[in-house]
Amino acid sequence: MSLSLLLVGSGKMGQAMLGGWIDHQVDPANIVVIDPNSENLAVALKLGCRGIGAASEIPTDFKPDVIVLAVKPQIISDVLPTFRAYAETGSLVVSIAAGTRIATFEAAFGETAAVIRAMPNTPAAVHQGMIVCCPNPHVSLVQKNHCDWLMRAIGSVAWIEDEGLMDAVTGLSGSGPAYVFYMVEAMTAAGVQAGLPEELAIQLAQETVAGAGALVRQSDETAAQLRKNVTSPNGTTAAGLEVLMNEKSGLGPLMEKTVAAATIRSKELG
Ligand SMILES: NC(=O)C1=CN([C@@H]2O[C@H](COP(=O)(O)OP(=O)(O)OC[C@H]3O[C@@H](n4cnc5c(N)ncnc54)[C@H](OP(=O)(O)O)[C@@H]3O)[C@@H](O)[C@H]2O)C=CC1
Ligand SMILES: O=C(O)[C@@H]1CCC=N1
Repeated sequence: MSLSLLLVGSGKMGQAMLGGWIDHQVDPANIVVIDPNSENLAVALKLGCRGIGAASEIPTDFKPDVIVLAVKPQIISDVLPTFRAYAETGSLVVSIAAGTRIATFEAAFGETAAVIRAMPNTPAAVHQGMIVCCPNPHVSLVQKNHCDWLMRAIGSVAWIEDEGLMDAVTGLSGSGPAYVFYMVEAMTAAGVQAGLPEELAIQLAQETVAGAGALVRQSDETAAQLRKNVTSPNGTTAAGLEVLMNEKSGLGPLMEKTVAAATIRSKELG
């Protein structure tokens, strides 16, 4: 597929997506990246993209099939008016900004603009992201396929119709990698506390999380069954899980509060 792309914001998430697109045969010469942060722009330039510091420098002959908005939600409203002309002339707008509602884009670009609100996560950098996409009614089948193709370059894709779910998606899979990274940190610290040298504790925590992640994805068994497979009657895992699965103080209620807090913040950002 030959697509022209305008990426607005080449920070952590923008860069994670760029690598995947270029590996997925999007010609970097067909990607224009806007970012005022010269360090972040340098990454895009190194990948062979056309990089500019401001929208005013967009080449006049460049007409993007897709504009991906990857700037912070706090500034997104300021940047939208710049791209109205593209949206009016048929460019698909894909926003990954947490919280920002499709209605915000329709207000800025006109009600018939084609807009997809998407939520990726940083494992996109290693082609293992989870991306949930929610289109407005003006997205054509061709445009939907363009977005689907782009997002499949960086991970697994789910489409939803109900935009109301996007805040919970953000709280679970958008923010989720951070919860898992923190789990690695906490397991490492706990291993050190239990007497392991730090280097070994880091290796054990990282490989255990990565290995369990690979197994839960590849196995036909559910996560619950895989957990049971580790748990010998009256053994070590049972002793550990008695703490972790405590109904009041265990990971279950804590994770519920964690995802709820992130979901509420996503709503607030909108
Ligand atoms: N990080 C993540 O895991 C995820 C992030 N998101 C969403 O992605 C978006 C970007 O997040 P993230 O990559 O973490 O943020 P970053 O701050 O890492 O990246 C944003 C980039 O946009 C640049 N920028 C600022 N103003 C403009 C402008 N007017 N035009 C173009 N670029 C501009 C910033 O420059 P400067 O540094 O100078 O401000 C920065 O380089 C957010 O909306 C976030 O909600 C979604 C899913 C996951
Ligand atoms: O923390 C944030 O707001 C962004 C959105 C999802 C992940 N990072």
